[in-house]
Amino acid sequence: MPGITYEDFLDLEYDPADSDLVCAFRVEPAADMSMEAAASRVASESSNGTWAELQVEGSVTDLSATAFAIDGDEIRVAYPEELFEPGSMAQVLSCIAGNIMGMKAVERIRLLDCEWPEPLATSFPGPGFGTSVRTEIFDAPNRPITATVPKPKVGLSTEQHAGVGYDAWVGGIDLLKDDENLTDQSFNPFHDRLTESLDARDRAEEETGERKSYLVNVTADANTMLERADAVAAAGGEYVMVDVITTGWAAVQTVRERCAELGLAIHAHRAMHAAFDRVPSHGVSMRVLAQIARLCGADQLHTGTADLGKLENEDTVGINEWLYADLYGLNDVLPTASGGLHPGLVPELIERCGTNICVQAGGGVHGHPDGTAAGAKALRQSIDATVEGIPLEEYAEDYPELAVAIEKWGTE
Ligand SMILES: O=C(O)[C@@](O)(COP(=O)(O)O)[C@H](O)[C@H](O)COP(=O)(O)O
Ligand SMILES: [Mg+2]
Repeated sequence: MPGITYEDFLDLEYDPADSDLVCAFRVEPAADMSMEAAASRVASESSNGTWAELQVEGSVTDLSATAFAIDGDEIRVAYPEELFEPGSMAQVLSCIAGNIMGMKAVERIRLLDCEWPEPLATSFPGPGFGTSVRTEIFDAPNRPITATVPKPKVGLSTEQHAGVGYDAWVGGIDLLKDDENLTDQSFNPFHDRLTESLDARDRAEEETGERKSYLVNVTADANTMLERADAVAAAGGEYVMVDVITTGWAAVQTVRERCAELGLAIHAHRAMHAAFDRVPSHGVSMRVLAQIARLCGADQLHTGTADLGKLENEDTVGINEWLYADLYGLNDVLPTASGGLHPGLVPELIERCGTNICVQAGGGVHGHPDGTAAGAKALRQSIDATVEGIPLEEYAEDYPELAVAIEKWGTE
């Protein structure tokens, strides 16, 4: 009896079942390989096949993926539901972004997009809040929420950190955010930073009458992140910040479960994402990383500045649309635009991305010639002006902080 071979994983007549996970890949076959041959190997090695002919019994082939479409350098592969462990992103990725990334049968391969079927998608919790943070945590139904990262990224003492937070909050910023490499170092220990920053937050709320919050970075091993999440809830915080790529999705899922119990929202930073998504011919696209972040429970996610800032971005607007779109009733995600932003860029950012976003500016606030408080005011003024439809230069006639920012950084 003939066994199963790579060729059994290619069927261009196959019509995916509703419960199949469908993945799109960009594939550059190896020099001596046709696209059909490469496609069959992608489907095989990412499901239950291998290079040797296999004698198999019974329904084993029911778990086999099928490469069912080839369009130029793109292929589409359908994965049967039974292949996956419901609710385990690590297991799903071990299939669709596992060994195939290193196969000699392809020169390059990139996981571009996924169509998540309802059974698999709803086996994940999704976000606890999503864009509803704007009204559940803040009073910002009609404007972007704002955030600032104290700069320099690390090195401030706890007292200095809380002081910068206070100035920024009183200046009109909604969220203080830790930088990605600030966790629990001796110059600014986690627990001290948490309590002193939230004390400053409380004073700023009293002073401004506005609700404020803090994206405290809990990133560490899973057990430590749980301890830190408990501390955040006990101290009266509303958010934890997790670097979702460096910690890994399994740890994110563990933190999501704890945050559900504690009623905390998750801000997802994405340091190291570019190692996966920057080279267009290879890796895992930011679109797919964003999909994974939503399924695993990120309420806010960095998705870029629509090419306005200092960092390379992949399709910010398209990714944001997917994060807003209905997904079997799972909550949406609030996109965070960050990286090289300053008040002068806000009108164009909102033109491209709308107001249902979080705008983060670190250097664009703390680099203001008149300091953090003035920088915070300038950012808030640019948001208010843009939401009211008033040109920045005109608004700046009455708001000197904004005028100074525009003079310093311009509006492009
Ligand atoms: O360290 C930084 O560079 C930032 O704090 C921005 O600082 P500035 O506001 O001073 O630029 C953020 O980590 C990046 O925006 C992350 O990139 P992305 O949002 O693309 O994931
Ligand atoms: Mg940073």
